Amino acid sequence: MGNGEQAEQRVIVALDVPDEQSAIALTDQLPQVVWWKVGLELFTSTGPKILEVLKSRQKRIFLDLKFDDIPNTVAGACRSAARYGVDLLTIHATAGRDALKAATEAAQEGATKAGVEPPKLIAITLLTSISARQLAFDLKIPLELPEYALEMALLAQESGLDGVVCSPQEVAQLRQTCGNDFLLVCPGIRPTWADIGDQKRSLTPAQAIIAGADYLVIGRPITTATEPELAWKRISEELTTVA
Ligand SMILES: O=c1ccn([C@@H]2O[C@H](COP(=O)(O)O)[C@@H](O)[C@H]2O)c(=O)[nH]1
Repeated sequence: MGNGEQAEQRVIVALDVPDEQSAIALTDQLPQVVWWKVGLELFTSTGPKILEVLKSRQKRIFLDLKFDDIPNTVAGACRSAARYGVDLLTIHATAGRDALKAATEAAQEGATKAGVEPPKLIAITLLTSISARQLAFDLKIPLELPEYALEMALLAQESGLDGVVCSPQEVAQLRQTCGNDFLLVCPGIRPTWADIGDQKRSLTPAQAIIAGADYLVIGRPITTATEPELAWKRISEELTTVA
């Protein structure tokens, strides 16, 4: 996974829509997209049915449910999610070392029992919607933001996870410290022509790839564009300049 793939195969489109019908309409509109991310909004609406739809279309799936609970509970959730045969699955690093280890083991167990490949389990370091100021003043974390993100990534790596979700602004530092075998998946991607919205720590698609991201997660710049196909094309073209 990652650097061997063509640049546009490294874009994961966030399918943040309210229902199955809207999700199918968007996937029909963008048949060239290889990776789709199913997150809290869509999964809460449709349940696992949407995963079957995507699998029947031979799509790769990032199930982004961001589990964050006690070890026994996240383990149960990861065991269940792994049975769906998804490619990527998320948990918050803040769940802690015991929960991360339990989740890793449970994901393997769930997949083995179902006879599918285990998902790559990746941890959220710090949501890309949080600024350095919010980290310090709202969350009261007494570390500089890059240091905090790195500590969360190291915790995930020590706990046996396959990688992390991080902002593209921290990806170069994480790549240098965590090495090339650790997956770095970056949301908070904004082409120069797109609205920033609620993202606080963003870079452009080309900048994120140059900095060392394996995968880029891009939602609204594509999915809410007047012409999603055109937005996809512009991003693909930008990425060919750095591939
Ligand atoms: O730190 C994080 C973790 C996950 N996300 C998710 O990525 C997409 C980004 O969508 P945009 O529309 O491109 O902002 C969205 O599904 C988030 O849940 C994130 O943004 N930051």
